[in-house]
Amino acid sequence: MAAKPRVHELAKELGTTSKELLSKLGDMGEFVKSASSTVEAPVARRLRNEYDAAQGAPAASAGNNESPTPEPVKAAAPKGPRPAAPSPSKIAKAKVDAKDAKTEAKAEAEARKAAKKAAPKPGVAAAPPKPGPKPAPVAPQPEIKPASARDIEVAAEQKRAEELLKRQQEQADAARVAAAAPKPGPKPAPAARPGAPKPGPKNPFGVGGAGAKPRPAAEGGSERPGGPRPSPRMMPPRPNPGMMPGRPAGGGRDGGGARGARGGGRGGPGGGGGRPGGGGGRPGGGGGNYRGTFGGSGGGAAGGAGGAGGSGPSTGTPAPYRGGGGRAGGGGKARGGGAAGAFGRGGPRGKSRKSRRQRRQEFDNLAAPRMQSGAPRGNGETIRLARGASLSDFADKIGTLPGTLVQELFGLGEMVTATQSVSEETFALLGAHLDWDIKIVSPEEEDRELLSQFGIDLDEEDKDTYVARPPVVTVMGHVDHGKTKLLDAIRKTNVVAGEAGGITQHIGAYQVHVEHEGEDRAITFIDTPGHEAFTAMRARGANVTDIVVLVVAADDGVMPQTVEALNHASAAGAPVVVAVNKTDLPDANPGKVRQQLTEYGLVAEEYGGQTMFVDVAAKPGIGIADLLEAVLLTADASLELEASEEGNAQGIAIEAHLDKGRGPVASVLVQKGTLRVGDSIVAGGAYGRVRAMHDADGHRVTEATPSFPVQVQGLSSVPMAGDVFLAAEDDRMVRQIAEQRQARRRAAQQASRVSRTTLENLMDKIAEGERTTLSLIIKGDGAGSVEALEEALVALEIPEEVQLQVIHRGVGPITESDVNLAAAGDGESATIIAFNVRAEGRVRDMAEREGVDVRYYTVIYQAIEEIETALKGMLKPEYEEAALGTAEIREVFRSSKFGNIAGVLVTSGIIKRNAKVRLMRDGNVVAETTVASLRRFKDDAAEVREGFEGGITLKNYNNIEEGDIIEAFEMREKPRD
Ligand SMILES: Nc1nc2c(ncn2[C@@H]2O[C@H](COP(=O)(O)OP(=O)(O)OP(=O)(O)O)[C@@H](O)[C@H]2O)c(=O)[nH]1
Repeated sequence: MAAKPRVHELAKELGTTSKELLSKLGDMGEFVKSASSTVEAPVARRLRNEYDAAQGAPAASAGNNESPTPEPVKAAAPKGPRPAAPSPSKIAKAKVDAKDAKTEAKAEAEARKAAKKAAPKPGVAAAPPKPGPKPAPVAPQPEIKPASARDIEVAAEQKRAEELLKRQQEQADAARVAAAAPKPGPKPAPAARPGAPKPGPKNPFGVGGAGAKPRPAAEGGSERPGGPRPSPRMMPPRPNPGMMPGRPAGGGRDGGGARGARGGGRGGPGGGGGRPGGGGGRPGGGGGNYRGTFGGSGGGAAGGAGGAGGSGPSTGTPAPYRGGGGRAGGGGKARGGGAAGAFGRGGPRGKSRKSRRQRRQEFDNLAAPRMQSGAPRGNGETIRLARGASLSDFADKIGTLPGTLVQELFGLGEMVTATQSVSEETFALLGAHLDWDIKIVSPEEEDRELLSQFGIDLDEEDKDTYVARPPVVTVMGHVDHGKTKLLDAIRKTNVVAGEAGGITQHIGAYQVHVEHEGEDRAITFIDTPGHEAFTAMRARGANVTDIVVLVVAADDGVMPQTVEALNHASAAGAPVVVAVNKTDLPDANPGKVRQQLTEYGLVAEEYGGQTMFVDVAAKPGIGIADLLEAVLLTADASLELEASEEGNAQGIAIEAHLDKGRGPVASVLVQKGTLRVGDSIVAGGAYGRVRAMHDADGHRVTEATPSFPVQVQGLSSVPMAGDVFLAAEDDRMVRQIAEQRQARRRAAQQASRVSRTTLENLMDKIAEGERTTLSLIIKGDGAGSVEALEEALVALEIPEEVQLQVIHRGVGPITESDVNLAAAGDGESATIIAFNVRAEGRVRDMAEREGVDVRYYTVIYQAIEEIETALKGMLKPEYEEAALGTAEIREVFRSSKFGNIAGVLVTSGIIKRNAKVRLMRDGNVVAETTVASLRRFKDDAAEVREGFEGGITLKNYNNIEEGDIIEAFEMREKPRD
């Protein structure tokens, strides 16, 4: 039957007469003129239901708004209406319907007037009698009334308004129009349903109302329930429907729709939890309408409650124009949200909100990086780490996995491996991040900590047992000013005549006895002159010197090394006694020396200062006694030299070597306690029991008290100068201490080597993108050869990616200074090129220790060639494609397990498993991948050669066809020229 049956048709269908039906319709409040008049489909359904009910059939209507049954709730199911409503095609249809309605409605005006009276909620039905786009097929149809004449008028006006608006919009900025230009008009209409205002379960759109479960908003729409919204002022200016002459610009076909442009907008917030109606709209066309509709649904719930609200919710500003000056009230307002949406008010706002929130989130994330590694926080707790410690060491101390710390550092922008030595700054950064107070301790501090684990406290003081100890003196001064001579002269003064058995030995220090103020006083001299040994010891934390004797040749005066020595003495805080030497020479000018040194803060006593100057002549041995007296006076005046002779001995190893006959021997200077033969001692990483002790005169001694230097036999290995030695209770303890010290030393060495680079590992480093500069130090046997080598190297044609840098050049053997310079680079040591010169002994060991690469050459071209090769090795390898073979796909086998298998015939060359391949079809490359599997009959094959058949599957590519050509190739490293 037609959608709108005529009365007589309906009467026939229901088995009644037209007259009866007309009367029935009258009872129902539907006034229909004659038997040939059409009846709206919903009315027809109601009629049928009435008749069915009369015949005892259950009421089937789902659209009865009056029904207290839950059916309306069903009708309200949001899923139904929503997708249907916004469809632009339906909207278009609605427009057409509106036109049709114009004529039809005229004919039925009277009936509609009556219907208006009967229906409690008129007005909404601006929609034509056929509410085509009605979202819910089971919506409360009884309320859909034929449009009144006025409604039709409104719709027509609406249409005109829409067209005008459209024209205006088209003239507006094209981009903005494209983005936001609404297609106003009757779009809200789809949402226009008479039942809308009904809240609660009967409200088919009640989902948006108070207490309703929030549902996903239409995109760009009001996804956030309630709450303040961004101001529409953020929106670009838009064509204003209010500009329409005397008409609301709202796009609804009915007045409700027009009104709703404002009212519905309000409805949202009014609906408490409902999404703002208008806000939901996105400008432009059907989309806006779509959202508007949903906005409207949100507002719909509020329509009753909050419909009276003022401004559009999403704007917060009076929006008469948006609402088109629409009247408040009624469900129409709710729907008006759609109109607002249609005018593009809501959409961008929604976007804006979302965007702002996202931005906020992003900002929050930036501001507070989250701890995800699981690294524990320290709450300010102090962790002590040795210099050069790795993340692994730190992880051990805080009980976590090194990986967590690697991750943390990565987050802080530093790439460090777990075992790599970490700089103090990096530890500080990590510590601050994880709230650990990381203290980097010096090796000496670390050693103290180690010893404390064994209950040994190097700083323990028992002042009750203190006795005076001899001062320890170091002689320093400029080259050739007579240091050695002076030390010899001093020593000679002390040779006790007639003492048998003694052979003067250089054990690194000796002690002399002098009579001072009636007392026998001892003075210990370190007999390695010069400040190198002094500073080397100090650098190791061994500060053994109490007083410095500064030797200045009276004929030469203050020289650079004099000043240097002075500075070292000051740095060590040691008082200075100046020995003005060579006063026997005719051109000696001791006064000048005194004068010169005042410039450096050393003012002689005779000039009112505090420094003792003694004129000596070392060679002939003049003034030595005065010098010794001056040393003692200075010691007594400035220092309190006391130490306990009780307890286990502690001190410093000042010299050690491997003696052919006696094994490792070490000269030690006892600083406190008494060292005895038979004691278990540990010196650095060496340990053992004191087998024998000798003094500097070669006498065997059984014990050594503070400041008494002795040479010790019985150690397991040779300690280093400056190593702390100590005697302990038993062999086991000293062995353990020594072993731990050895382990730490190895770790420290390893740490210092980790990042050192040699020519050999340059390539690896380059491959990892770590290194692009090769730094060189060139040392040669002559200025000419060094120059020639440097020139040749600089002239090397090397690619731009790498650089050659000569950081130092010089003549002579490799020195410690060269090694230091080479190692000084932060993590990247320079390579030392030694041309006809060598690094000897200590320097070689140092280079080894520091991981500095020293390359020896005797022929210049060989050096150049090797360096050139190394530089080329620094280049990233270049690859070129090399064809392997081709195969033609003869057949395609489909396998559920392997996918499509190409049955091929190798037409040229060879196809290898894992080879790269290009799949060609009609001369075009359709895929580039690799051979995933290769078979000969049923067996896997490594390769299939020309003329043979095989089965091939391609990695990640299944779309093979018969006739395709598989071209196999491989990438080969291209040799550089
Ligand atoms: N006339 C004279 N010559 C001296 C005196 N003291 C040292 N010399 C000479 O100066 C030269 C250098 O003496 P050294 O004792 O070797 O000087 P040094 O400071 O130890 O030298 P380096 O070990 O090279 O730093 C020697 O030839 C000594 O003989 C002195 O008091 N009078």
